[in-house]
Amino acid sequence: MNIGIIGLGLMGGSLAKAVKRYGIAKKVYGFTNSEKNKKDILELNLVDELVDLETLKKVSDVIILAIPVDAIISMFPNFLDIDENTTIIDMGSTKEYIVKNIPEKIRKNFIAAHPMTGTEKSGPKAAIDDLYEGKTVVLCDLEDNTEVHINRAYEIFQAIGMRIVVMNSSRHDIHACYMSHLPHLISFSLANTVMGHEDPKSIIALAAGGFKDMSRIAKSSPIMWSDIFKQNKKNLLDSMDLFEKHLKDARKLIEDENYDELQNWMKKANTLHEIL
Ligand SMILES: NC(=O)c1ccc[n+]([C@@H]2O[C@H](COP(=O)([O-])OP(=O)(O)OC[C@H]3O[C@@H](n4cnc5c(N)ncnc54)[C@H](O)[C@@H]3O)[C@@H](O)[C@H]2O)c1
Ligand SMILES: O=C(O)C(=O)C[C@]1(C(=O)O)C=C[C@H](O)C=C1
Repeated sequence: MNIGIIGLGLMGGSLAKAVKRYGIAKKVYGFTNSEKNKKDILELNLVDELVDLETLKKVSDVIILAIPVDAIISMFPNFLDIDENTTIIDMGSTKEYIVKNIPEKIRKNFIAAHPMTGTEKSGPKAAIDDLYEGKTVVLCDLEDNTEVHINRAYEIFQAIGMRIVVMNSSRHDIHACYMSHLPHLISFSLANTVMGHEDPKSIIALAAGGFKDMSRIAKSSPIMWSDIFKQNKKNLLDSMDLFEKHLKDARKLIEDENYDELQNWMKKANTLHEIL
């Protein structure tokens, strides 16, 4: 099969590498809207050919959307004349709003996917060989897809070493909120808090593992994450309420010098790593 990838940054570029490595695609085509990235994509040999969108639509059996979640929705009108055998797969980090906006005409072709893997880096140079190996991909609302498209998605994700989990898009967005979107928001907040208080020289001299671990994902793309926060606004605000409650609980225990209870509160948090 021929695979066409729209957006060749971290996710799209890494997928291009994976499908080449496992010999899944006869040819890998790419489309990017960024002149700046074209040179990198070609130098890194991520795709066999960079083409325009109309060509990519004609030559691809499977089209992958590896672009920010609002850009995925803006792309929909371009696919209304797609062949009924062409599969479209999006890799966006949100799912419910995307699924709700898929035009009826292409609903059965469109597989809503979210690979639960990534890094804080973006752009073609961030693409890595084994990003998907041994990781989970969530496929949502498959009851609205036809067999041929579901089978193609399974074939590709399994061939690149992924574990498939099937779920409804609304449940997906709640889980993704607590396990990915809220942590990113907290990391951005932490980075801004520390930079608002500490000068760069002290940060360079003193930042150790703890701060580096907690702030790694604060380096993530603002374009990608503002789209995600926008599309998952309701869940994110709910999760922020809960998080604020936990911060307030900790604050009260410290104010009251209730160190036994503070330790119990932390012991409970320790148990997370018995399941992770
Ligand atoms: N970064 C992660 O850890 C991660 C993990 C899972 C899913 N995702 C999702 O994958 C998608 C891509 O994220 P990424 O990390 O690869 O971002 P990225 O910024 O590394 O790459 C996106 C690329 O798409 C290109 N692009 C943007 N709009 C375009 C358009 N309209 N047409 C063609 N090209 C366009 C950009 O030039 C950019 O190079 C997002 O929807 C994101 O939510 C990201
Ligand atoms: O490991 C990272 O750096 C990531 O941010 C990857 C990560 C996450 O774990 O939150 C980011 C966005 C997702 O859609 C899926 C995975």
